[in-house]
Amino acid sequence: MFSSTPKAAPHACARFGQRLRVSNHPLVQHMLVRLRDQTTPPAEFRRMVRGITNLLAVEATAHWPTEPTQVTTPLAETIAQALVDQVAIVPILRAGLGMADALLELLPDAQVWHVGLFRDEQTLQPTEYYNKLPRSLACRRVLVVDPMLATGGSAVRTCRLLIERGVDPSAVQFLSLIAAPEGVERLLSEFSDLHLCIAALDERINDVGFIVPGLGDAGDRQFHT
Ligand SMILES: O=P(O)(O)OC[C@H]1O[C@H](OP(=O)(O)OP(=O)(O)O)[C@H](O)[C@@H]1O
Ligand SMILES: O=c1cc[nH]c(=O)[nH]1
Ligand SMILES: [Mg+2]
Repeated sequence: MFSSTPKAAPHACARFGQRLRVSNHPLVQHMLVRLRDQTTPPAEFRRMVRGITNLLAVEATAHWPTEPTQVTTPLAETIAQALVDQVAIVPILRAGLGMADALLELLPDAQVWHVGLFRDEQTLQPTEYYNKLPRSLACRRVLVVDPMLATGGSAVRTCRLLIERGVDPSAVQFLSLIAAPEGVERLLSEFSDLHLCIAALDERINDVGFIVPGLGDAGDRQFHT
């Protein structure tokens, strides 16, 4: 239930074709209502983050390879399909943590590589305050997660960190809940192999760097700050 040429996509984003996937799944749309609503309390907001992330993950991983694996059920031996590749989840702190929790439920063997960034409120530039990338970044599938892709500064900085350390750019998939056209353009232009999977492509960024209509501050809304 994904569209690579979303209805709301400004013309500039349509040129990214299959590299930009915007969900049109009714359950995603339904959960976005509660996610956006300013009266939704933090506990429900976090549930919506997890629910939408689960659905995005199903779509984002649909092409991942599996291999036959022997398993013994209580009744017989059989062959089942297991994922082939080692996976890393890269949450951009803080707001990416809720999405990482959801992904870990689906991919319990994944590594988690934490990157902490905050945006300067005046300049909108990201500042790195935490980096727990392990020595070896050998995973074949790397899911970077952050609910908001606004100017794209935080996303680009994180992907640069990974690629400078040797991650294959084609291994990186970025999952976000709400994106602005500016951020999509910046991220997908800078990394020509990267795939982006989002629940909604909004209209614009306002003069203080927030996505409109958006949902406000995704970190504050998850963590009640
Ligand atoms: O695309 P950009 O313009 O870089 O904006 C998006 C970033 O802003 C938010 O984080 P924030 O800096 O508010 O930190 P937080 O997660 O700790 O709230 C969001 O979670 C992204 O990381
Ligand atoms: O709208 C926005 C933009 C950046 N970060 C957020 O949390 N919300
Ligand atoms: Mg924030």
